[in-house]
Amino acid sequence: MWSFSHIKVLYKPFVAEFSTCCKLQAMKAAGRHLPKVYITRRIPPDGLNILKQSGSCQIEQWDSDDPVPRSELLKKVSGVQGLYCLLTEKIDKEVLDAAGPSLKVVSTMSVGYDHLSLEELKQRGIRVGFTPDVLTEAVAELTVALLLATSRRLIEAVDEAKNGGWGTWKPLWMCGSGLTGSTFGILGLGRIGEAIAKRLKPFGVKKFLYNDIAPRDELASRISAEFVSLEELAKQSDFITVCCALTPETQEICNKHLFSRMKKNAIFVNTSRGAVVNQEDLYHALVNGQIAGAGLDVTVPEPLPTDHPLFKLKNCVILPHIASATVETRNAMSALAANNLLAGLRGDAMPKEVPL
Ligand SMILES: O=CC(=O)O
Repeated sequence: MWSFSHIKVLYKPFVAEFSTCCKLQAMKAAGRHLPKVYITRRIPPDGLNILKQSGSCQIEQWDSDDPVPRSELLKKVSGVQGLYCLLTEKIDKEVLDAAGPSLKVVSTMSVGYDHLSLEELKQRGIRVGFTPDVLTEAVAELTVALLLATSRRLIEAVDEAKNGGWGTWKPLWMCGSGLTGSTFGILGLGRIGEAIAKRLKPFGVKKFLYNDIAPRDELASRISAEFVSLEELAKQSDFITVCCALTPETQEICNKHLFSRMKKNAIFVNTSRGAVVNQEDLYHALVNGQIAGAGLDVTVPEPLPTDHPLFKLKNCVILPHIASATVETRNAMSALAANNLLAGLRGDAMPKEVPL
């Protein structure tokens, strides 16, 4: 016998679908009153197609691989309801004032949202979408690649091979350090840290340590990682990878204090945000042999000027912020950002929303 609650459960998806359809139809019926959306860059096709095919917004786009000039952004955001942006755009009071009260949703095609003034967004009741999870595997993969490139001195070795430095086979030449039997430290344990640890376990890492604001027992138990203080992380780890978000608390958390406590053979890798590192302190630690090497996918500023002292060091491998750069991942990020934006415009729950 069907009860009312059975029927409610059975019809729930149809009711939700129907209500979304009605909202879309209402938007379409409004014709030229469709909400305006500004996209700050050329984006992967999946995201753009979702927005176009929704038929529920008017799109204007900065159709270039280079960032939109600030003055153009300030002009174009005026009167929009939705802003689809990247990590290169600082969305602060100035931009939000320029947008005006129409702005309802900001959707960033990035997992990091340190470029958004959350306090300003919250005060104005603007909802914020971001793109976690879909890039976890790509970032973990690149982190491992950068770690190995740094620890096994791959860039230096390729240069030597190309440039005549490759003489005979020498027992003491181009030696790095191996992962087998090592202690591996994760600064900021989350989805990405876990994915890195899972990839590194088969390399024979003996022990995983982590430091975070507080222990994350459930996550840590999945990779058998032990919570330690930052001091202990520095002292015990042969490798340290930074996976924390950039916040006022983590700004320059990797500084001379930390580097001076690290092992001389330690390798330091950062694929989170450049500003978690004091680069001058890192430079001195690398030059003075306080640590053995550093692999950076992120720097301050970006791009790092080609004459920056860090580029002169053989024991520093610098990548141009490409951790999530696989075709599939960038498409997935663009699609998630598009779906966040559309959901926000409809007033529905976003697939991935930053809690404000
Ligand atoms: O750095 C990349 C991102 O935040 O997605």
